[in-house]
Amino acid sequence: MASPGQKVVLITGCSSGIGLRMAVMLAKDEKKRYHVIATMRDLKRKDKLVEAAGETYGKTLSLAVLDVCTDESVKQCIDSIKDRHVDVLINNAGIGLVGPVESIPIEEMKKVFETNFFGVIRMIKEVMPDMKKRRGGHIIVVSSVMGLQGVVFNDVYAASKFAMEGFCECLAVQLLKFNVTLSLIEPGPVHTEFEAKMIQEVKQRECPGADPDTVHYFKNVYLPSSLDIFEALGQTPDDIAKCTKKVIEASSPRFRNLTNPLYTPIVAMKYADETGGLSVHAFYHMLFNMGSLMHVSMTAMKYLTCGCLRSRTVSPN
Ligand SMILES: NC(=O)C1=CN([C@@H]2O[C@H](COP(=O)(O)OP(=O)(O)OC[C@H]3O[C@@H](n4cnc5c(N)ncnc54)[C@H](OP(=O)(O)O)[C@@H]3O)[C@@H](O)[C@H]2O)C=CC1
Ligand SMILES: CC1=C(/C=C/C(C)=C/C=C/C(C)=C/C=O)C(C)(C)CCC1
Repeated sequence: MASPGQKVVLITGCSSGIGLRMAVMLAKDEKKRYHVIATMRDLKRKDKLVEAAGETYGKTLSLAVLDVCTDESVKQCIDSIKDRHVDVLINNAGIGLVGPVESIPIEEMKKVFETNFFGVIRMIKEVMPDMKKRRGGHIIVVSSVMGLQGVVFNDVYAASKFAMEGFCECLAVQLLKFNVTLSLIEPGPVHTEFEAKMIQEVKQRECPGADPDTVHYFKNVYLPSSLDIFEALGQTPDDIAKCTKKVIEASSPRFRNLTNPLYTPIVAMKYADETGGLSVHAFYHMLFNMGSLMHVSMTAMKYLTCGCLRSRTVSPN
């Protein structure tokens, strides 16, 4: 249970990756300012978290079951918290989906929206009314750079994050009136199980319904380029946890928080040309013309990233 003066932080999806590192970093806060309720849908997957939490487990970190796709699970978890009091809600749980649209069953696409979009809304609906009553609280949503700029063959995943961004843009304004803060964390590639699952998925996906050219572009052009991008630009889950801790501790937290300065030009490009042509053609060029020549546009990406743009991200350091 939280001690007086401690902030109660509830995080979804703590069995691996970003959620796990966020939970541990906040639980290990030197000043013991947080009591972390680290949640996961299947407690059989708790060992990595418990090991990383070390002696904070049972003190500043406790575990709870929560599946963001189930109303009862969300309600049960929040009801089990003293006075249902959550100071900081971190919506981290999420799943990816890559591949040619024509080869993915609608049911699989719905699962992505059910988790990444409705899962977050389900959490917010359960926690936000108490925050509004108390006139205080902070809701954090782990979005993605793909919530701002689509990436080829990530159509449905990007759409789920775009949807979340739109939802949050609307809600942030209302919440301001209730002294409740809403912040988006927008990482680029991060080395977690997400990446491993993506590689696995691509290898296994037979792409029924997609023509041979499309399958070739997906497997032999997109995938190697995407792996290069992960290799060259990938952050660690600790980087994202540090950025998020900074956002929680800021006196006036920003609404949007890109974690990787190397992605700032990509987002800037979108706003620099309202017709959208610049982004579409630049992505086309980077993937199909520069990809095989120089292992995608790493040089271009770095060239595009100047110091002044770096200041527009929340650096982990
Ligand atoms: N890695 C990356 O490159 C990036 C990731 N992100 C976002 O970061 C967030 C965390 O992903 P990351 O740590 O990388 O990936 P991981 O796959 O390592 O972690 C995802 C977590 O979400 C959990 N989860 C999935 N479905 C549910 C559910 N229905 N209810 C509760 N928990 C669930 C998983 O639990 P289980 O173990 O049970 O499957 C797991 O703990 C996601 O929202 C993702 O979209 C954003 C930008 C880049
Ligand atoms: C930038 C870029 C590419 C890939 C970007 C990737 C792969 C981003 C992944 C982001 C993730 C994983 C976000 C998670 O939410 C391409 C298309 C290879 C080539 C063109 C430039």
